[in-house]
Amino acid sequence: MSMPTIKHVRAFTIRGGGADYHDQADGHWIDDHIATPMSKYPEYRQSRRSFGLNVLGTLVVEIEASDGTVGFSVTTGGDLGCWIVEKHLARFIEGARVTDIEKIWDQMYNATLFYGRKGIVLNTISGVDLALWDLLAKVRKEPVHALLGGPVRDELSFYATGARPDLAKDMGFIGGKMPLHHGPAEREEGLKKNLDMLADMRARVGSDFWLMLDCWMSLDVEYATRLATAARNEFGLKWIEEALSPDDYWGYAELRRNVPRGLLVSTGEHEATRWGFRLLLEMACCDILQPDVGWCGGITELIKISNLADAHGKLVVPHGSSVYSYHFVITRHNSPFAEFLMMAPKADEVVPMFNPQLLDEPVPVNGRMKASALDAPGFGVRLNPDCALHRPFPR
Ligand SMILES: C[C@H](O)[C@H](O)[C@@H](O)[C@@H](O)C(=O)O
Ligand SMILES: [Mg+2]
Repeated sequence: MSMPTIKHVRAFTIRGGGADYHDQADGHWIDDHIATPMSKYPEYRQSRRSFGLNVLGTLVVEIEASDGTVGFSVTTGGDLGCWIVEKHLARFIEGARVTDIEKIWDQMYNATLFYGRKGIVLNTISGVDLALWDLLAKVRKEPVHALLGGPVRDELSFYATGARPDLAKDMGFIGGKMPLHHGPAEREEGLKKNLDMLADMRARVGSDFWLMLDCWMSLDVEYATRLATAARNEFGLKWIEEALSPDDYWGYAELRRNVPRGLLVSTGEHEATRWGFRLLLEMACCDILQPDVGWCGGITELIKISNLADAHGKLVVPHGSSVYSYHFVITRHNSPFAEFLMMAPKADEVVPMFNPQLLDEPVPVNGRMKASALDAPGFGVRLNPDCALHRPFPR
């Protein structure tokens, strides 16, 4: 069977939620006084949108093959991502075979090294890569997980990220990860509020349910050490997540040496490529790596990251990213569970993560998802035709 070639790649933006899931209306838990590296500025403390967390918007990459098959993906990237696809990366994609995934990745990465390496360029490369895997799987009429070696378990289990771990427990999730609300600039009073939140939630969920804190790059080593020690010793915290800047590998290594035995340190959602994760591994920065498959380099790079982590005996629990991570997690022994981001404004019901952009997006039921829910070709989702696509750089 001669493999189809790629005729067109097109890049679009969509505004409002979806893959840019921080782009929500007022009153959503995900934008309610969450600690960030900008919290030192009182004017940027209440809302992450106030300092621009939602500036990018969703990037939609659509790739059409010579046999008419179309693969697509959504990730965080907006107009910037569209520019990179249409003005730069398209030359490596159009005309290639649908099986040329490794070669296309290598050309995209090396051709953008002079201005890429991480951030928006790797988000964009990830978006192209996810669309290529969607396309190839659709051409072969298989789910992506079948191209990755197939499921190693019958179902996925999930922890929930959101403001209400107590409700997540009732919904059958294996744990609840809460956002941290107060950073070092709010001093002892803020630290007490952080711990009071944990105390209240521990009282609600009992002693066995996993509780985690997501610090979203907001802390320093001294504050993170104090928070982690009290949270672990008094409230049985399971892991402290992304406490420091992604660039502070030295700080993570020190934090991991400082925290009580038994408390896990996690990070990685804003890290990219096998080289970034090699640094986290070889500098002993964390126990759990959390690459976002829409930001770290796509499936092609996540395979390399995961294999490296496996050799180091470390877990890879990808950050959010809906079906794009589920198809990977179910095929990997060192990815024993997945994250589900509670995108309902009060974190009180299960709604699709990339709502409203994807149709047929599977969601956990009682905190679980059967492998069979992922058996449609590709990543098994469709773009919602009600979401207006805008192509800022048409060719
Ligand atoms: C809840 C966190 O503040 C972020 O909004 C979340 O996207 C990410 O850090 C996560 O781990 O889900
Ligand atoms: Mg996180």
